[in-house]
Amino acid sequence: MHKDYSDKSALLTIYAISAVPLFLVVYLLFTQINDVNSIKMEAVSLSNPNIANANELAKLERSLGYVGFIHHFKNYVIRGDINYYAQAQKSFASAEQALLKLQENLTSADDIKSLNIIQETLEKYSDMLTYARDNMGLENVRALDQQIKVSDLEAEQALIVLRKNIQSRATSYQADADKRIESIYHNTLYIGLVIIPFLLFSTWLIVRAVKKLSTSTSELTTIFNASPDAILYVEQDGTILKANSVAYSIFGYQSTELKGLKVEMLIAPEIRSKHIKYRDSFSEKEQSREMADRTTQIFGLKKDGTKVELKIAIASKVIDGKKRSVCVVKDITQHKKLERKAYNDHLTAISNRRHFDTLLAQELKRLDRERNPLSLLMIDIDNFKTLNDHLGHTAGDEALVNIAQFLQHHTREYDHLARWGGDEFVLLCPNLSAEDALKQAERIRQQFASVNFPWDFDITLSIGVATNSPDNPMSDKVFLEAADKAVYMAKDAGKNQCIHINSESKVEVT
Ligand SMILES: Nc1nc2c(ncn2[C@@H]2O[C@H](COP(=O)(O)OP(=O)(O)OP(=O)(O)O)[C@@H](O)[C@H]2O)c(=O)[nH]1
Repeated sequence: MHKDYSDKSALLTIYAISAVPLFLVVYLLFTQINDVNSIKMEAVSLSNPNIANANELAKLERSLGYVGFIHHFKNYVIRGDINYYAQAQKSFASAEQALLKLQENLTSADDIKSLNIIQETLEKYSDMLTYARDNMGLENVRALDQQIKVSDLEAEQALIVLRKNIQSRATSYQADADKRIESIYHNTLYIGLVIIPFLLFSTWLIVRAVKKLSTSTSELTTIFNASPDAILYVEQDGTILKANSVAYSIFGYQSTELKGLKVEMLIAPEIRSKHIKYRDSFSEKEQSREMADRTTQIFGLKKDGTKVELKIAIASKVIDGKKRSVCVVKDITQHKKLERKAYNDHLTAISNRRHFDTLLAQELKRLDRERNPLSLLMIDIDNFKTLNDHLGHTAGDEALVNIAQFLQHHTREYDHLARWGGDEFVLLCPNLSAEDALKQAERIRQQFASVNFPWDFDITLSIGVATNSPDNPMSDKVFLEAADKAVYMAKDAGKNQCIHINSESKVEVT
């Protein structure tokens, strides 16, 4: 079975490629969702400096405020309980740590100034805590409380400024994050509403086009393989690109053997160069026609060296920027054999009367078209009956074959010789004037008389000649009757002579 040219793996590849944009869109959507998530995570993560700073500030305030350093410090002074001292120290350390972190992270002059004020106040408190520990029990509580008083109004203001700055930064970061998320949502919506339908539509178009292409490829492949004639798809230099199964069987090749072979290798060597010239000139422009001329038969060469008679039609076309030809090749060997049987005389192998009728009709048309004279020689063998009677019918047959060969030998390339019947032959001579036709007839008669045939009888020729002139044309019937009449006149006049009758029925004798 011949290969189906609709390549399924190529189709699958095209489908896969057309699905790529869809995968891309899905991937993009996932990326967008991921981006939104990471923005949201970042907004609450401690790795975000705004969050970290707000966190440290809250820690600082907690360490200082209620149940923080000031609270424990006051309780220690009032109650003298060492546990409060320890807790005050712990809170102080935590406040200092938060302060240190903030000093590391914050860079604006306003923030640094605030941090310095808080730090100074904290240091004063630290000194006062040491003072309280050292004087605990030495002074009364009221006096001690008076001693350890630290003005923290400035530090409180600094904390307010710090809180405001950090919060405003966190708010603007949040606003920025919200903006980014919003833009991602917009993009996603854009992808969803515009790109996805567009991609789906374009994918559908691609798939539809591919399906159409695959259907027409399938149809063409079916036609290619179902054709009763050989089909060869050929490159400009003659390389065969594709061939159907009939091509393999006509030329006797195995499938795949023709691909890559030069097409002229399928043409008989004697007409190969003519074929190459024809192909070169033919492929110059886009056209299609039958490759034939009136005289040349096209013979193909089979792989085993035998020849086949072919009829070839070629179409040339520029496909994908390259000059390509499609050759449709018919094996007409059998047809020609039958045609020859039907058109040839079985004994002499020259044309028979039926073929002559066709040739005469063709030449009369040409006479009308080209306006050249057409002459007809009707040749009758004299005394053939005697030969037949003395030597027998078989020898008579042989003599007829010899005479046919003699006549064939004495005709021009474009003349048509046929056996009219019995011992009569006709010779149709295109483009031959009355005068030349009579000369030609006389030449044949004389040469026939001088040939040494293998029989010992006085066999001669009587030839009736008629010429059909374009100025005064005769129908086929009248034309034949004129030649026939001329033969009878030659016979009546004593045989072995030529008589011509022209369109005006004038008789000329040689
Ligand atoms: N051997 C053979 N003889 C044939 C064939 N066809 C016709 N003839 C013979 O050809 C002869 C033709 O007859 P005629 O033309 O009257 O004989 P002829 O002797 O040539 O007479 P003229 O033409 O007047 O000279 C007959 O004897 C036929 O039998 C054939 O196919 N083979």
